[in-house]
Amino acid sequence: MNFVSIIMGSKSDYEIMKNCSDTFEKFNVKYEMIISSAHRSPERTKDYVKEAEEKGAVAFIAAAGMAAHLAGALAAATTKPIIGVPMKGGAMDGMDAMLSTVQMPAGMPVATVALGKAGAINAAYLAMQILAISDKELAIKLKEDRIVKAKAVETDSKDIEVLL
Ligand SMILES: Nc1c(C(=O)O)ncn1[C@@H]1O[C@H](COP(=O)(O)O)[C@@H](O)[C@H]1O
Repeated sequence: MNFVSIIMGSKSDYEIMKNCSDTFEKFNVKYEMIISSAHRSPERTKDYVKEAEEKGAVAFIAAAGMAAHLAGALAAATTKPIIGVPMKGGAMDGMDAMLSTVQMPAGMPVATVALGKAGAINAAYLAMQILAISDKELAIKLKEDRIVKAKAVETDSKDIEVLL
C-alpha cells in the first residue's frame, strides 16, 4: 500500500500541517501523520521511518520549527524522498527553520517548501506529483486541479479588471 508519511516535530505544528493532510484528503491520497522529534524522541523517529518504509511509505514530509533538524534526520535514515516544511515561530519567526531545513550537505537532499500554510499545502502537492509518476489517475486529477486554478484567476480578474 503506497502512502505518504507526515511527521511533525511538535503538536504545535499541527494547526499549519492540517493544511497538508487536508490536501491529501481532497485528492483521496493515503497518508499517515504522527508527531516525532529528532531532538526529543530520536529512537521513536528512527524506528518509525523503518516501519513506515516497510508498510509502503513512498515519501516523507517533515515539518519542524526553530533548529529544524527533523527533515535532515529523516534524510539520513532513508533514501525515500524527503520534503521539508519549515515552521514559522520562535525568536526568528521561521528563518532559522528555513535555513536548517534547506541547507543540507551534498548527497542528502531535503526538498524544502515555503514557510507556513503555502508550504504545508505545497508539500502535499509535491508528494502527490511524486506519486503521480506511477499513478495515472492521480496525474489526471493534478492536471484538472491546474485547470480549476487557472479558471479561478480569470474569474477573480473579471470581478475587478479594467482594460483599455
Ligand atoms: N525542530 C524541532 C524538532 C527536531 O528537529 O527534531 N523537534 C521539535 N522541533 C520544533 O520545535 C518547535 C517548538 O516546539 P514546542 O512548541 O513543542 O516547544 C516546533 O516547531 C517543533 O517542530
